[in-house]
Amino acid sequence: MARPVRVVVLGSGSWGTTVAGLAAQNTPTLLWSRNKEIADEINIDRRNHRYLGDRRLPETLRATADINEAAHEADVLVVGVPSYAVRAALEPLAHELRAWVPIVSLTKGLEPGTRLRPTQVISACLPGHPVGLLSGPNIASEIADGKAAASVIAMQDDSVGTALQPLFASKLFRVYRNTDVLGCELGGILKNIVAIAAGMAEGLRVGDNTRAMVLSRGLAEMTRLGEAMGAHARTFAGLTGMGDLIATCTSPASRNRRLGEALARGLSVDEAVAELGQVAEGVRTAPTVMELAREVGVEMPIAAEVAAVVGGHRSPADAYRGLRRVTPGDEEDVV
Ligand SMILES: NC(=O)C1=CN([C@@H]2O[C@H](COP(=O)(O)OP(=O)(O)OC[C@H]3O[C@@H](n4cnc5c(N)ncnc54)[C@H](OP(=O)(O)O)[C@@H]3O)[C@@H](O)[C@H]2O)C=CC1
Ligand SMILES: O=C(CO)COP(=O)(O)O
Repeated sequence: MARPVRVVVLGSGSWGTTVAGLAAQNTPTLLWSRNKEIADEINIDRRNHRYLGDRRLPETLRATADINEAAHEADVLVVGVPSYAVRAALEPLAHELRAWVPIVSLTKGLEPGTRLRPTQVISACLPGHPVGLLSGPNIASEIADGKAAASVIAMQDDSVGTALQPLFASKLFRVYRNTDVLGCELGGILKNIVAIAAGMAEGLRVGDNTRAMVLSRGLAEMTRLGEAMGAHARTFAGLTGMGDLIATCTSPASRNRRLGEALARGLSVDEAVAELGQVAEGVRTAPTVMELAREVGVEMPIAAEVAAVVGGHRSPADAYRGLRRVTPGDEEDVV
């Protein structure tokens, strides 16, 4: 009998731990943490209190702080650290991982400095591996609570996607497939910026109509940049685009939205990040996305205002005043 596929997840934050818990219900799964106390807590108490509170993890999930053990165990590698940490987390694996191991990114941000997407950083660190991602409207705490959700495995090679699908799926967690890796990845990255704008809207009490305008015009900006970079426009209407945008902009549990609210309360960016205690990828991504947008000649007025706020150049109230100066064009003109 063939032995089961072994999944290794790098990163024991809220989403890495949650995805490891999903995989552990299907197949042997090892969660790597850089923090030995968290690995021990998962192995002994079946909890990761710092990131998931009292939620209980499956008995079958094992954790380790030993990166060599993680590298040697992996038949499938899942990368669940924030964008600024992907390269550092992967470097020790460069000569340890077997050549054919597929790599699945959970990361929704651009690498600071290089502007690379997580799948590009992964390919640079571990050349030759099939690389894709798992993305969708997936607020970790809700999924850890067992609430139903759907996600997408995006892999260029659909046969690899098909093989990965059942490793993460359950009755409560539907996993679709998509071969537009670029579009799926950009959706998850870009919606964080719009979620900061939505959080600011909440904090400033601008009203539901304004919030709806930010979501729908935010989606238009995301689609416009995605198409200019070579992604399919229709991907942005799916789970990884509009789906994730709705979840992140409307959920009080979203870190990006909470950060926007904190900024609207008058906190500085540093104070808001410290108050959060978890990653809000949109903070670093917004200015980097504006560099990309300028490079491909695409206008992104909402992202530009968010970049100005997180860069400390504009207050949230002024950013909303700035949006009023945008000249409306043809609504369907997304390119
Ligand atoms: N949470 C969610 O609902 C979702 C998150 N995502 C995305 O997943 C990614 C991870 O987010 P999430 O789990 O929420 O983040 P958290 O802030 O909850 O946790 C970050 C984790 O990364 C670890 N880490 C940070 N730097 C390094 C490093 N250099 N080497 C190894 N580990 C490191 C942290 O370790 P330590 O505890 O030691 O600091 C921590 O375990 C992000 O890109 C996010 O956008 C995607 C979908 C849902
Ligand atoms: O990506 C997410 C939900 O799909 C999580 O969003 P936050 O990082 O804003 O919490």
